[in-house]
Amino acid sequence: MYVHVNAAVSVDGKLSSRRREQVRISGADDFDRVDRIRAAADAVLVGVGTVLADDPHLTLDEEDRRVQRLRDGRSGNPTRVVVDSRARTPTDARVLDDEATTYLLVSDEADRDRLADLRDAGAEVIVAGGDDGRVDLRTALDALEREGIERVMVEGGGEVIASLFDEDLVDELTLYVGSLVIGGRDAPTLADGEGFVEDFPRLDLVDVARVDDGVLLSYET
Ligand SMILES: NC(=O)C1=CN([C@@H]2O[C@H](COP(=O)(O)OP(=O)(O)OC[C@H]3O[C@@H](n4cnc5c(N)ncnc54)[C@H](O)[C@@H]3O)[C@@H](O)[C@H]2O)C=CC1
Ligand SMILES: Nc1nc(O)c(N)c(N[C@@H]2O[C@H](COP(=O)(O)O)[C@@H](O)[C@H]2O)n1
Repeated sequence: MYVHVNAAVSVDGKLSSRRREQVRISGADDFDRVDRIRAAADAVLVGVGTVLADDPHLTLDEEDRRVQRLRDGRSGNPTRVVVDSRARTPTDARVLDDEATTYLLVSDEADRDRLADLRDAGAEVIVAGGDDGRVDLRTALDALEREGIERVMVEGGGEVIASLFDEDLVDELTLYVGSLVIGGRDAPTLADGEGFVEDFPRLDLVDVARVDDGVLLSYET
């Protein structure tokens, strides 16, 4: 499984404000780049924190890219994946519309009735529980691979990205740094979670480019 993390942060490394509402950090050219990465992926993955905060759609913006995928014998949109230990995704979330297949990765702690409601709303459920009541991401990605998903784009948020680095599951990171300061000790950052105190994940910087009025940093691990 190839895991490509893409995110947009402010110059102080924030994914959004302390209100956890979506902030437009990048511009049109960067959103087009994000759409291209989505089009190349088999699946687009986010944490439930992102679903609850942003209600993202995670489908392709450009019709041409959808058409090209269909010509290539793929689904029009990439599969959507939500890491959601306790099945908190709302049944009317936009990721559950019928424009793409959507997997919910849940832990053993997810309520069975709630899972039945989410299946009725269109979700495919994969149980991949870790000891800590959260989703065991390695197990979950292996399960997705068995469903034919080989390339995943991760769009956030900070808790899920931190866990992926912690588990050494990230192959590539593209980070758009917008020219704004968001600030706030409680605002989400690129990698939240417990934080590292030793064995910091190290990255290889492979490219730096100016995009819109910000900078795109490309790393491999
Ligand atoms: N600027 C950007 O590029 C993006 C910004 N965001 C922002 O990020 C914020 C949401 O991020 P977070 O609150 O960090 O939520 P998140 O989207 O990372 O989801 C975290 C949740 O996932 C679940 N989870 C289950 N297993 C887990 C595991 N093994 N590791 C980590 N989480 C696990 C838990 O319920 C946890 O609370 C929002 O404010 C959103 O606007 C989100 C995506 C992109
Ligand atoms: N790449 C990027 N740049 C920004 O400036 C952003 N605010 C975000 N946010 C994330 O983009 C996703 C939106 O998805 P849909 O357009 O609804 O499909 C969502 O995950 C936001 O958190 N990303």
